[in-house]
Amino acid sequence: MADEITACKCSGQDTQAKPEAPGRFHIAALVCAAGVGARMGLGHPKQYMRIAGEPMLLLTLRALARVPRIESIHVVVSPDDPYIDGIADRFPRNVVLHRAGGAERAESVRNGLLAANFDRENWVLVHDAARPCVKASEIDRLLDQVLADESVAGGILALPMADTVKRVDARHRIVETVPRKELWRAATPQLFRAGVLIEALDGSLEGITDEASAVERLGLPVKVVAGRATNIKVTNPGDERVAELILGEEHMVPFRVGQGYDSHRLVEGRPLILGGVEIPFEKGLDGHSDADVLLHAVTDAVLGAAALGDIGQHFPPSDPKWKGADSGKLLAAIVELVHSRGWTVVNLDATIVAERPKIGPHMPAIRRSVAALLGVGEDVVNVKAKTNEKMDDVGREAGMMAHAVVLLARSNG
Ligand SMILES: Nc1ccn([C@@H]2O[C@H](COP(=O)(O)OP(=O)(O)OP(=O)(O)O)[C@@H](O)[C@H]2O)c(=O)n1
Ligand SMILES: C[C@](O)(CO)[C@H](O)COP(=O)(O)O
Repeated sequence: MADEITACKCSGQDTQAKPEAPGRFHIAALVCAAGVGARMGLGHPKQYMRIAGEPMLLLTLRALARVPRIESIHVVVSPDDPYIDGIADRFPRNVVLHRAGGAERAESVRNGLLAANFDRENWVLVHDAARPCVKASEIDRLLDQVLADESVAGGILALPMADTVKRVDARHRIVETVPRKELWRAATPQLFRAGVLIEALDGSLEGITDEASAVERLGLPVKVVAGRATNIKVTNPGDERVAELILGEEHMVPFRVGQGYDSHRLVEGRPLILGGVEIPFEKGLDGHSDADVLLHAVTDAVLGAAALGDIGQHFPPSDPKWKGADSGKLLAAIVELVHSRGWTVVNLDATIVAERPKIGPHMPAIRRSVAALLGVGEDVVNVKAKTNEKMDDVGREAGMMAHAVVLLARSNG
């Protein structure tokens, strides 16, 4: 049933094989990510929608990966999920994928538990993919309080009811005010031994909206541990903005800076291209591509800001495909890549170091060209030119250099 991809050295099978050492618990997470997201109304499952530029499921997996005690993270997606392969290479440590989802959340959890084949004694933290804002500190609190309490079969993160609660009829008329003193809102993760969960979910799943309700049906005691109000379930349109605000405030840095540098030799018989503009001169820059030293520095600055390596990794000089390549096309491809990672260019400041020719007269055309390639206005693109005061090889006109600094900001798209 389960088609497994392991993005780690340690798989679910490692987890089940270990006997429980005295004083130590084996803990796994099971993330249910097989819903269709009907209430979000995107036309695709909400777990893949971007929150602060990242697919929600990745954020949820990263949140769980911040808890060192979680030995493996099992993700349950629907058997015909066409989106998961697009993000599987970015999974954090110890993630095992199961294409085993069912029609209801409880069915997905049941199928995931069976597919993961946990040892029945292992503890499993079942978590919604739709709760990307969960904090390591609240998961730690849940683990500490439940594992220390032998009188309970498990426990869940929950919030004491803060609002007055009304029971209403079909016409939205209040029937009664429900005393809220004993009411809590259930969240996830929900922590139980695998064996308890499998037994609790064996049978009718009617009315089972979380793991605790299934365990309660067995008559076993379940503890609530106070979680944070920020652990919201992204359910309806607009919830993603709330999640962005929570994540933004807590750990999303909204800006990234990158720097780039490049140099090329000047040779006869080649055109001189700077910033995508051909400049009349008796020599040109030598290189595998069109050797546009400015665009190469800018491309490296964009890649650097997004922590995506350098130009050589994306367009290897050893690859004949890039011989004579238009560096403008390479930069445009990199700008598209960082957009897809949720970043947008804020501004560029660059310097060309060249003894000759005079770049000044060509600067308006260079700025226009570079701004168009970056997809920004000319007002945020600054390019300067300096001589090297006749010093070193650049001063003797053996080559040119360029330096660039780029600022990226998270996009809302
Ligand atoms: N058959 C299902 C239904 C839900 N879930 C998961 O359970 C979590 C909580 O469910 P919910 O927020 O209701 O998600 P959806 O079912 O996708 O949303 P909707 O009810 O609006 O369709 C989500 O991470 C969802 O992907 C699941 O794994 N399998
Ligand atoms: C498990 C849960 O998140 C606890 O609040 C909730 O019950 C899931 O309900 P849904 O109807 O599947 O969104």
